Amino acid sequence: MTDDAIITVEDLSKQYDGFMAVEGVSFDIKRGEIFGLLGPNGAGKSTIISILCCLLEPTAGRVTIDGFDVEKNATDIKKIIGVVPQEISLYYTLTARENLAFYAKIYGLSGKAMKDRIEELLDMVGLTDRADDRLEGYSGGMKRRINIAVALLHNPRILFLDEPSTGVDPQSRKRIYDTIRDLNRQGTTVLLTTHQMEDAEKLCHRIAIMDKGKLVALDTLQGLLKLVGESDIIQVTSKELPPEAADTIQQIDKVQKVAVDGGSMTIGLVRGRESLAGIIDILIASGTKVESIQIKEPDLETLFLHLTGTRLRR
Ligand SMILES: Nc1ncnc2c1ncn2[C@@H]1O[C@H](COP(=O)(O)OP(=O)(O)OP(=O)(O)O)[C@@H](O)[C@H]1O
Repeated sequence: MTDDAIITVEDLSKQYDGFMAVEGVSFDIKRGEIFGLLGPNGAGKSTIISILCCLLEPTAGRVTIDGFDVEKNATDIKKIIGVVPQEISLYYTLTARENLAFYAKIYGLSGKAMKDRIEELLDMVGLTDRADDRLEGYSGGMKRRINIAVALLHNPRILFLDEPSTGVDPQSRKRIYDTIRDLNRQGTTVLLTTHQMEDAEKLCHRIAIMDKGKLVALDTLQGLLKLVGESDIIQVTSKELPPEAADTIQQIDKVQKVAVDGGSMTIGLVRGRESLAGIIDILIASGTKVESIQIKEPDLETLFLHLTGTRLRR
């Protein structure tokens, strides 16, 4: 554990009916950090968040949050964390203000303190002008913003967000990003899970990459991108991609990985431009009617392919 760690996860595993959903995962989250757990569906991100929120018991390992053990001190932990789950847990027939008041009372707020806190949070998530509308007329992104406000009612010093931008319109996404950054500037430590690279790239100070229950890399965005080195990605789209084309491309010297997903072929390779002509020749020879072909600069998607051999968006 480092001195400035607020969350420590040591050799954490979680097994469901014999299936290892999380296996030997260790990391620290620093006080005041925005930390991202990035990985495809099923990587084990929600399982880790559920353990950190004391909703699920680990099979093995140890987790502490601000010095409290998740298995022994759940009551203390719940006072200092706020949780924004993937599923929206709000009453759609009530207005935003009524929803917030409902949850505020559960947290023991009342009177002026409650009213002031609700107004402050509505302002923070940018929904003051819609606060007296019922949630049934809200977009998915607006509901998510109210869910964030609910998680913040008791002023937690740590905020967990499970997939904060999934199913969210671009305007709400920007607002959610702004809210997370504002909270962080005020000292809140943030842990978010995501399979959206944009979330990780725009928000996170450090990113842990997960795949199939294991941690495969952990660093700053810059540090992670260095791991890719000279690797590029060539993306080919076509209505039909003959398997033999992928097999032949895989034989090219500098090609590291080839993944075909529907009408899209992703090729991970070293110094992509040098092999581009050869790849086009193979595609033409196999009768592929190429709709587009693109070389992408290294990003988290490239890194993910580089580390795991599979695409992030499955
Ligand atoms: N209650 C459960 N019983 C059995 N298996 C489970 C249970 N919950 C999750 N799993 C399995 O554990 C693995 C990890 O799931 P988890 O939800 O933690 O992944 P994730 O990375 O958060 O993905 P998603 O974004 O889809 O939630 C998956 O294979 C999932 O099917």
